[in-house]
Amino acid sequence: MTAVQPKPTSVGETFDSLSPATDEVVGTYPIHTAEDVKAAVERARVAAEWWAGLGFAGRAERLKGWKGVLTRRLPQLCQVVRDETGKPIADAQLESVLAIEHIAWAGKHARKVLGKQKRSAGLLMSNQAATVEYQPLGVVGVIGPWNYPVFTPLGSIAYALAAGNAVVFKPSEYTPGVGKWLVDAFAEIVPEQPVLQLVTGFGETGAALVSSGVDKIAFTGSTATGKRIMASAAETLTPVVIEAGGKDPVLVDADADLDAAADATVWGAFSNSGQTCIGVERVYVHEKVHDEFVAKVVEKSKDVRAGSDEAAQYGPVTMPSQLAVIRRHIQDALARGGKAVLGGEDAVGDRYAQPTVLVDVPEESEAVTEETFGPTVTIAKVRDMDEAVERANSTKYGLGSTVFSKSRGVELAEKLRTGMTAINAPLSFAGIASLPFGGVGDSGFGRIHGPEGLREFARTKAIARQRFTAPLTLTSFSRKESTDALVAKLVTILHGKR
Ligand SMILES: NC(=O)c1ccc[n+]([C@@H]2O[C@H](COP(=O)([O-])OP(=O)(O)OC[C@H]3O[C@@H](n4cnc5c(N)ncnc54)[C@H](O)[C@@H]3O)[C@@H](O)[C@H]2O)c1
Repeated sequence: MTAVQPKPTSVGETFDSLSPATDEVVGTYPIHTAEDVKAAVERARVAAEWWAGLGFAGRAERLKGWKGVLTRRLPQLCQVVRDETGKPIADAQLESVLAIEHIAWAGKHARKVLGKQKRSAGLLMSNQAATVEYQPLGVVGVIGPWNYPVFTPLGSIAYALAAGNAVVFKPSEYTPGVGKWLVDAFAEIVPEQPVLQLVTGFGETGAALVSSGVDKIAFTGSTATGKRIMASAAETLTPVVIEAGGKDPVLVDADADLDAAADATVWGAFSNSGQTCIGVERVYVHEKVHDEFVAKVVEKSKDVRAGSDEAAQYGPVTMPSQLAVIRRHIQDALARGGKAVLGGEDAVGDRYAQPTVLVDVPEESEAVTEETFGPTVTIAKVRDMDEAVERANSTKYGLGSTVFSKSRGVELAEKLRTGMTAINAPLSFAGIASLPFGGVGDSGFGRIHGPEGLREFARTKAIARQRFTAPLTLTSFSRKESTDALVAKLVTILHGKR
């Protein structure tokens, strides 16, 4: 048996980042204390003013420069991602390319979304000019996970920066090197001020960032940590965006393109070793096509394999403790009467987990109710698509979902209690920069990406400017009785019709 990568532990003032494929030390990083974090936030306050002063055009120009560095050095970035997560270079490239798209979108659209907007003042207040603007919050703390160490944090960082904020970024303890790479690349383009800073360490460093007095926390990670962060942020009334776990379903209708649905299921469930917040964990299939669909999934999964060689489709399980969770979910499903049509308990090794496809798994099994975050998928037969929707919705999570149907795609998508739904293609919403990303229930709240993502990192400011003295002055003790009578008449004309 090969050694399992241990969770890095606090040794002195630094910790090692290890390759999950080889246990090799790939970098050593400081464990930043609460004082270090506070100092970073103080520096960020000064930087935030300078950055906000650049305006939309100045910031867009710098974000363009940053995006250019990332693009030109893509192979280098992908190698750092591979070193720390073990994922194939092609997967590292996919997440990086999508992240570059977000930087581009956020920089390009910030002015249009956040710039001053006129609002109608209404008839009664027609002497007023009403405007809304979206001002920077100041300093945003971003806490990230390890599974997509480029795409996930940049989904918050790019939008927070484009909105005019400085950012203090705490990457996962499993991927500090990726965090450092991104921050260093930014500093090349913005050398004047520490607009984007890095703090590294474990949960304690993240907790220190939450209580450091930042103006907002954007957290992506597990639901359990999200709850702890929200409780701590309540002390200072610091607003939070929580992007947490999921248990995403795929619905397969009787008229679906079964090959496409099976392909999406296999890729959505197994790529990145199932360590994807919007990965496919459950499938509900119309009874008319269930058996054919299962056969196609098993057939398409046969050549999918975990490993660290060039031919492997996905890499190791990055966080060793997750192997026990994956094994437990499979064991629980089998003990309750479920069947493994591919893989099973033995598919989970001490570093890699091979694909597992489970059928006939009772809905109360952990493999159906809890996030597995591994390369396993449950497939259930349903009478009709109403049952599929009902079962898909009966979970505490609600992040993403996918529907395969030729005739009812939109109708089914609208009924699913998730933040995002893809129709006839897997997870496509995540690749569209203009679409908001986020969940409901235990998957969190708030939205990153798109216009909603920009507004998430801005303070909405309403301004009403009197243009001329109104013939009917309402907001004064000296107003006349005749004014009140006239207003009553006016409101009856406007709103009193039966
Ligand atoms: N919704 C999304 O967009 C999305 C995207 C990617 C991953 N995820 C979820 O992330 C999870 C996997 O990531 P993970 O294992 O890194 O999650 P995690 O919750 O263990 O850690 C996430 C981050 O929080 C920090 N942290 C831990 N304790 C903290 C505390 N008390 N206060 C502040 N920060 C603290 C960690 O150091 C890390 O940087 C999965 O549940 C996955 O579904 C969600």
